[in-house]
Amino acid sequence: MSETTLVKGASLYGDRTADLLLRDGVIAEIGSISTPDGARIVDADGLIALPGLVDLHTHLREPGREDAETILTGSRAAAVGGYTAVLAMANTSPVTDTAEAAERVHDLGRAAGLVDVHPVGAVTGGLGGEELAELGLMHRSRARVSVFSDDGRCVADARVMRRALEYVKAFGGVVSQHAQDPSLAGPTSCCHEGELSGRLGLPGWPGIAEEVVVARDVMLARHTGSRVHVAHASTAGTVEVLRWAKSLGIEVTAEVTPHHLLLTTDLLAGYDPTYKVNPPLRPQEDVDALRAALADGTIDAVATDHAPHARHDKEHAFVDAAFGMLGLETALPVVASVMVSSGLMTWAEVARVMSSTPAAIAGLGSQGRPLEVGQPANLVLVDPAATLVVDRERSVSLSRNNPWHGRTLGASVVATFLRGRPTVLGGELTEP
Ligand SMILES: NC(=O)N[C@@H](CC(=O)O)C(=O)O
Ligand SMILES: [Zn+2]
Ligand SMILES: [Zn+2]
Repeated sequence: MSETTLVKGASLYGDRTADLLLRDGVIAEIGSISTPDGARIVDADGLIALPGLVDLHTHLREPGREDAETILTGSRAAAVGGYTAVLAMANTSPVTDTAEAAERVHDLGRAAGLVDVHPVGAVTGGLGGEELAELGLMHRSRARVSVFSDDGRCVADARVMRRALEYVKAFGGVVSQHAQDPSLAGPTSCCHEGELSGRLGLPGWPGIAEEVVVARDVMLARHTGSRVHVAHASTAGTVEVLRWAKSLGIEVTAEVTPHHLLLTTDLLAGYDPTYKVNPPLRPQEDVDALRAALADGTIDAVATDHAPHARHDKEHAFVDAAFGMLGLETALPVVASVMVSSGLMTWAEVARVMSSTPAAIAGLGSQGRPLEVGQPANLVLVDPAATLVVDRERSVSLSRNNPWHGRTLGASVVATFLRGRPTVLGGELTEP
């Protein structure tokens, strides 16, 4: 059954004001529109319309850890955050390293029906770092996998990385690298290496462990003529490598997380595992470099790295707790607070880094499209004047490892539409 919605008086990209008619899954009309019979009316006075957000980096935990998140609950969190598509990382149990596993994630995403769930395929079997997974079969499957990553682990072996890049080039795929040289930052490294890690007695994770892998991978991308994507870039040195590689025309893209744009390493002083994440929170100099790089295009996208964890995996001594923090529901408010309120970016630029560019990186043809007549009606309405105090108990995620709890953030997501159908209205899910 087709439904029609008239969005009244939205400010498109924070610029000109217009009504949007959503019908048969597309934007049917833009302008000054009188209400068609039977149409739902959404008053968007004072709201900004942007294309639906696209997250290049989400952990949905299904299959294997449905106590932390499922494809359904993660989809809910995504919709509430203004997303219409997410890429679901492969580090599930079992790992998404076969066509069947990818199709299962894809189908569960379809069944949830709140956002487009695109599985990321593992680069290596079982994330083992040695044998390439079924990259071609995953791509040719119903899931059409185009993004491959061993995220959670680094593809540390240069020969394996080279072969993966050569392989995905054939079908225009991309390898998303969790850049962490294991010989410089091993599995227990959990605090930015510096004065603080020494004082706290926490194993250090130096920025150079990220930067050497990024430098190696851009050279491999140049050598193979293939595309590499840097997941969760976290240091000023990584930004320098990216700037240099892009100046040479190397096909590299990069993402930054909301938490690396705002939170700093000194939060670890209280040993609260909520702030334990990989890569670790960095000093203010790195945060400043990441913001500047996002504003000038050196970093292409914001990705959440939404990493839900059950209480019993997080509530441990800092060194033993799981790495990761929630992100989907708060990403846009964080970006608005850090980048827009400060004047570093416009809303149109937010649409670029949170929607159109991530969609292009992942090769999603029907997402991240401009708000124009005939385009798929994937969009989000944002209240730029709202302030919200984050309450982790109000989250629709199954997990509670929310680093923003108690913080005041600017802007809130009021409505999300997936192919014309509202998934969120008045800030709440339309379905329980
Ligand atoms: N970011 C994290 O700290 N954790 C991620 C893995 C990852 O993104 O490396 C997870 O799967 O929990
Ligand atoms: Zn990672
Ligand atoms: Zn991740």
